[in-house]
Amino acid sequence: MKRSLHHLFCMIIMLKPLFSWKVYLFIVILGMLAFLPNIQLIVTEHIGNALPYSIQQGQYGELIVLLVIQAGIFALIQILIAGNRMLEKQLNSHFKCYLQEIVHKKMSRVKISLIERADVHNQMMTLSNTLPSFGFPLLMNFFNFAKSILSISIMLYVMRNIHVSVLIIIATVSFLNVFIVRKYYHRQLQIYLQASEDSRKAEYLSGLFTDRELASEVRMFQLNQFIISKWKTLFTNVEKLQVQFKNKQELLYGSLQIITQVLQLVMLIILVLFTSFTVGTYMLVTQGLLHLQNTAHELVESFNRLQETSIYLPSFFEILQFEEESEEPHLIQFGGLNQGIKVQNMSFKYPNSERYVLQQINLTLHKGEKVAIVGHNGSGKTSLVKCLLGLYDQYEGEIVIDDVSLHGYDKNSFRKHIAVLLQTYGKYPMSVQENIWLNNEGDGRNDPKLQKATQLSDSQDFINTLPHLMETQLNPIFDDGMDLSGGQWQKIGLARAYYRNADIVILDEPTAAIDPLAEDRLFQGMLAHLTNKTAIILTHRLGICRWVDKIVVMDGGRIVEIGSHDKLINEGSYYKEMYDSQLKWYVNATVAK
Ligand SMILES: Nc1ncnc2c1ncn2[C@@H]1O[C@H](COP(=O)(O)OP(=O)(O)OP(=O)(O)O)[C@@H](O)[C@H]1O
Repeated sequence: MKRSLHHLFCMIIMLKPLFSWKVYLFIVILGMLAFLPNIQLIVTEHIGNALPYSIQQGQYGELIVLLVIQAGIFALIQILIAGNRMLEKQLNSHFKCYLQEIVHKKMSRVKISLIERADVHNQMMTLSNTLPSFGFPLLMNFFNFAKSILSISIMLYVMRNIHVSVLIIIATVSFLNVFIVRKYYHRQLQIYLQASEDSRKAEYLSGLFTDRELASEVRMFQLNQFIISKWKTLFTNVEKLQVQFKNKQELLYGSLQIITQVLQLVMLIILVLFTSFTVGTYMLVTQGLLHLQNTAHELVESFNRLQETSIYLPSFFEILQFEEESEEPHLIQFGGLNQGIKVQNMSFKYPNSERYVLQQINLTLHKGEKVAIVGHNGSGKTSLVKCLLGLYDQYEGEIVIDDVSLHGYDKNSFRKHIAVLLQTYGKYPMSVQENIWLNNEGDGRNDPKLQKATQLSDSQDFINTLPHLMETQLNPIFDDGMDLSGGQWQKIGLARAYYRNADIVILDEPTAAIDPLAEDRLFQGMLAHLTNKTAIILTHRLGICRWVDKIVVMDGGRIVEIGSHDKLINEGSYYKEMYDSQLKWYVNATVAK
């Protein structure tokens, strides 16, 4: 309870910058709405008392005035309710946007190892469903709770002459409500967490039918029934849990309703037997009871919602505590590579695994050198590069950049000097030019940097055939968008890396999807771009290895050979074996002709 309150208050403090005059106006209106129904009750009592007198005497002046006041208060209440609903809508979207932005900012900075954890994904899914209730709804429930207490207190004062046992009954009903609903919300959270992994899998499978990239495979492998049956099992598991829970909940709520009705009946009997009645008192009691019931319901409702929020809120604060990539002021700002990169006795395993995927790596890369890293699938090439990029930093040993450990650098300043094409690069639903310059927005189609990047990446020819050239929107699921071929996308990825014009360039399989003629042009462009730059190229296409200064051969997470193309070929190395096995297809094909 103490922890829940702590989280609720932390959240309110976090939302404080959004407390504009609209929020204060909302609170003032709520305060008025706590008072006005009670004034209405008093007026009702007066109407009840004035009624017999007016009828007897035939004088309706006072009665009419009271009725007009009553109608005026009613109209005012309706206007205030409508005003608050309008304010609520505006504030709601404002607060939602604010919190969502906080989460987006956080998630874009957390360590990449966290993004790969299943429990983090489950937490994120829970958060995306519950986040909208953390903003203005939280404040609203808080204020509504306070308003209901204020309203009930005033009402109890107005009805102070009514028998004390009535108050005891009201307290009992409220307590029962709070107790049962509290239990129900805890169980709901448990079920939600229990089912979130299966929900996520079911959601992923549902998405396969509309996934543009996989739609063809789903059809060609006739996966429809296979996916549907897998989805159905998961969906049924989740639904079964939900239905069982809902049934229990209905039973509980039904019983609560019956108990409440019985207690209300007892309350009325007490009123009839133990209080002296005038028409005014009777009207006051019946209207008051109705109002009390509604307000008590509002009180429990806002309390429950606060309870619910406080159950999910820790998850929000836990996410905000996720470890980020270090951005501390004492870290060194990287100003560019002066000497080179040294990897010393480095071993690494992914945070979700016990297996070392890199073992005892020792490697020196001098400034201006071009290195190709080769090796069979799963030998650790990409993992090594990800560590060099600082995406994973829980490795053993050291990565030293210009005599300073990579841990000592501010990661963002370091990455500003690196241009990278990863195996899984983004295909953003934006224009061609935006896909190339991304956040370093250029100055349009005639930007010389853009021209150079597209020329070196061999993209110019196909871009010139696009309907709106550089402004063509990519991704056909959006209006006016179109798609590129795999190779064309890869050229855009390369142009993106070239546009950045950084002094360190890392390319992971830059020509995997490129046709042989284009590959030749790409190599020429790559070599022109990489002059005076330090470069690491990961590749299975060994042709480029002839042009680099150094080839690093990896196997089973270890470096097994280092040397130039000529040296490794002459030594009859593992590299020679790989090179010959590729060459044989071309040589044999020539012989067969
Ligand atoms: N996120 C991850 N979590 C756990 N293990 C991983 C992860 N990514 C890769 N691995 C494992 O690390 C090993 C090395 O993978 P890596 O991607 O570095 O190989 P690679 O040499 O680049 O392969 P390829 O040539 O196929 O791209 C593989 O056995 C793979 O299963």
